[in-house]
Amino acid sequence: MSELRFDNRVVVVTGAGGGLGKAYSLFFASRGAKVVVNDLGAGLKGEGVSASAADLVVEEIKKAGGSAVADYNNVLEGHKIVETAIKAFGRIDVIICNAGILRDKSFKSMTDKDWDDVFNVHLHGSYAIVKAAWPLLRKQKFGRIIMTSSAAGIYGNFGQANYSAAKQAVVGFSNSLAYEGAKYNITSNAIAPLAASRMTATVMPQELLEALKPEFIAPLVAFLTHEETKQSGGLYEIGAGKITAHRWQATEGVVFKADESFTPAAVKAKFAEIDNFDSPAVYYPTSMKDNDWLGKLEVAKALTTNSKGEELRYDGQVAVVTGAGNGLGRAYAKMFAKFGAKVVVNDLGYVTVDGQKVRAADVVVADIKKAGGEAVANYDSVEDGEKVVATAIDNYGRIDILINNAGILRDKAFVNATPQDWDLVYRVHLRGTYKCSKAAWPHMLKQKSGSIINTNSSVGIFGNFGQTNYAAAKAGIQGFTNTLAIEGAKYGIRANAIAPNAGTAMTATIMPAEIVEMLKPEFVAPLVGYLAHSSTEATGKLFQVGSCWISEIRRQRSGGVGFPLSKPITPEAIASKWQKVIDFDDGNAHHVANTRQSSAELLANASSTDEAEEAEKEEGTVDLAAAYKAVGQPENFDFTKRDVILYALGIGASRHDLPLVYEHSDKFQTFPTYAVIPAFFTRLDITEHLPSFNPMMLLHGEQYIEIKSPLPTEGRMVCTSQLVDIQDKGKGVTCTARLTMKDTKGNVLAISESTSFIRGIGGFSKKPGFKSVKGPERSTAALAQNASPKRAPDAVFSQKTSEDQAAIYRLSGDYNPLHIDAEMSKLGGFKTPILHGLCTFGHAARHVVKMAGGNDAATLKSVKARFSAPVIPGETLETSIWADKENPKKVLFQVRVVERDVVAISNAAAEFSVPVAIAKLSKL
Ligand SMILES: CCCCCCC[C@@H](O)CC(=O)SCCNC(=O)CCNC(=O)[C@H](O)C(C)(C)COP(=O)(O)OP(=O)(O)OC[C@H]1O[C@@H](n2cnc3c(N)ncnc32)[C@H](O)[C@@H]1OP(=O)(O)O
Repeated sequence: MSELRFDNRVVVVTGAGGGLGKAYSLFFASRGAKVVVNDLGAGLKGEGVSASAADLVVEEIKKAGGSAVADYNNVLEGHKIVETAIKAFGRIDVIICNAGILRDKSFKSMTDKDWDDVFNVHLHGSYAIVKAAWPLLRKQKFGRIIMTSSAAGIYGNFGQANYSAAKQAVVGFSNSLAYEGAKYNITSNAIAPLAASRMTATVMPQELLEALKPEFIAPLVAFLTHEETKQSGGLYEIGAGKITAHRWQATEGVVFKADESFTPAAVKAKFAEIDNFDSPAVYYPTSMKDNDWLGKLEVAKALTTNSKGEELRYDGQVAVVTGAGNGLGRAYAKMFAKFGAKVVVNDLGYVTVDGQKVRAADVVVADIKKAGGEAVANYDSVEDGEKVVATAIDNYGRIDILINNAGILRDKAFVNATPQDWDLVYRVHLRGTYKCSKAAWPHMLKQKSGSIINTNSSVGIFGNFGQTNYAAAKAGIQGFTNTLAIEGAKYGIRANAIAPNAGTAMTATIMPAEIVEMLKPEFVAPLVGYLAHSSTEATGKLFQVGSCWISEIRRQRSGGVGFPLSKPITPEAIASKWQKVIDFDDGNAHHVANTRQSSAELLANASSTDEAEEAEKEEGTVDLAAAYKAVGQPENFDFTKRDVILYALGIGASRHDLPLVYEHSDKFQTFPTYAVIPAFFTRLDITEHLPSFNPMMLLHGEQYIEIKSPLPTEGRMVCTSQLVDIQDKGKGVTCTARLTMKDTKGNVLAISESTSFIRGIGGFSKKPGFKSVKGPERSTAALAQNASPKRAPDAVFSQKTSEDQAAIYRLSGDYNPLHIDAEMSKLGGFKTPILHGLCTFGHAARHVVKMAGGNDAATLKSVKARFSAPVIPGETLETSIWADKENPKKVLFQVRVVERDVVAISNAAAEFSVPVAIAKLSKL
């Protein structure tokens, strides 16, 4: 394929002073584009203005022979950025809305300013620039737009209610721009990148950042914005070289009879069906038209009644319904009152009754009271959420249910829509939902219960022509809901969203009366009632509801394509695999539950190879001679008393073991197995010498340490590392690295040999061209078999580990996510995170010293162990020892997991500098 070029194209990248924006700018320039590098020069929190960031990027582009100009405008003044492009280059073709800031805070502590700042940059800034450029793009009949979403928006994320909402809002905006632009060869797509940037650096562990270079994202952006690419209205998640696509997945749902028996209880009775994504009838709607609303009505008509179930009541509960003067809101308010709730009927509008202009809310309150219910009116704008909620608190002392329903429409083709149309729709729908939820939140937190139901729309899900404002606001409400569900979980607060389709004044004029009757708001209300009820568990969900039909809808992600990170990813490579990226039928598409799962799956690609590389490996690229020859440069490992104490706590020492955990103890010492730690701070890269593998498939197989001189309690060790053994075990590979630790004068303090057992990459020795080479001499004690004798042990010692053992141990230096992150451990084939092998090793060594070394660790000379089964934090480790018949200074030992009766350490031995004296101990 010929190179995808951008010659004569003018590309505007916002927030391009660093991270992703910079990577995009450099990439576009390298492909011939003229680039407007926009950056305010602001810090991560939006403070400070310095021109240098954009200038530096422009300089770099120019040095490389490219063409670029800097722009320092705030994205809210998008028209000025467009002006810069026109002034410098005479046109604008591609807009990458990338600028972003974070204001992470728990929802409880979030301020309106945190909310507004984030929206101003992410959503309103994106709007401002696209709005200014739109007439030009239409006129030239060409345009390519990229919106930057985020996994936080797709799944919700703790502490990011503002950010998740904004990041979904831009997807709704993009989806609608795709509709609007179709006729003019303007495409719009959204990407959710997982990349290391100033923003992510604050929330991501360092070791993962390497796989997340912004350079891995730029080629997708280039592909999507190339003139040959027609793809539009998509959402793509990308990170660590993996590119995946999103689509919607909906359940077949349940159709209800449109009569009095359609109640919240009837919904409850059928909820398992509504929620059933395992049914073959699950389908994949791509636009509003894919739902056969009239067909559902036909089914509904044929039904006789609904299964009733036990009535769901709301006695003693207080429900606030916004926009409840008419339509859906009124139906909800009446339903809640009918089933016992006290209702705050919010509406700022008026209706005419008997020729009199009266408050719509008053009419509904009067109706409720007439029917024997309890209600009070509130006339405030939802933007004054505090006042709306105060009405509930002042009158009834609490708020249990909040239905954010108020809304308005300002539909217009994007080219004709005014900034006021944009602003008003955003403020009523999204900011109003935020304000009311924010006001209700502290009360719900205090009560430790609450249900919030927000109103999305098919337009928010799929986008629509003439509704960019509405689509953005509605999609934003979804991102917001997702985060509320996450933040509320601990406090019994649930948050769900619905996309209702109900009869309106408009449909009444064009549909037969019978159908209008069935599209009544009263037939949306039962779902709201069910979701609001305190017995309901559902949270974080989204439903399509209308025509007496309820279906759940969620996103599904394609298996996607993983590009190897060992060489640059190109837009051409992406183009050649695009059909695979958007292939949802290859058996790999699946629902992703949360940001952790999302990033874990993307990161699993960090070690992927492509077919060409695999082919190279076929020729037997494991070069043992080269591997054994590579000796690392000496590296300094500095440690403090605090490190030594933290390690001791990690291997199960307690406050009673003062010599190990108290720096002022007379006998304060470093436990000798600490010699395993420096290896985690050296740079020996075993992956260089092995076929590619998933890091979660690497397990610690064996460990040997030899202490030449007691380790100091602080100071510096000079470490040299070397690979000493690589073996092909068929189903896996063992790889042993030796670390020699010296003091600064050159005296050897200790030697450590760690064997990794890497599952799934065996077989290299059978490949043609493979040369068997013997590794450097290994420590003989390490190679001894040390099988436990058949006889009963001479002493046994057991200790229950803490469920937090791995969480503590890792702080000594092995930050492998396998031991703490459930999603990552699943990638390694484990149900839950497992304990570090060396944590078990340290426990065992302590037990052995107690039982055989007179509790004097200074006499321990060497320890060798094989990890034969994983241990789960919280399990009991039982260490058994046997005196060795041939060597009075040696004991054999093993470690058994008591709860599961499996041997976790086998073939193990410890040697002391003095003859062992076996003590009978049973607990620590
Ligand atoms: C300083 C850097 C250090 C390295 C980084 C470490 C990072 C850490 O964060 C990672 C961890 O701590 S992981 C946790 C600790 N380890 C474990 O839980 C592994 C437990 N062991 C097992 O599951 C199996 O033994 C298992 C899966 C390992 C093997 O089981 P099987 O597949 O059933 O193998 P089997 O059929 O019994 O044997 C095949 C060949 O392999 C040899 N072998 C078996 N277990 C071994 C082990 N633990 N270590 C080394 N070699 C081992 C066998 O001898 C056999 O070889 P051969 O075919 O030549 O006879």
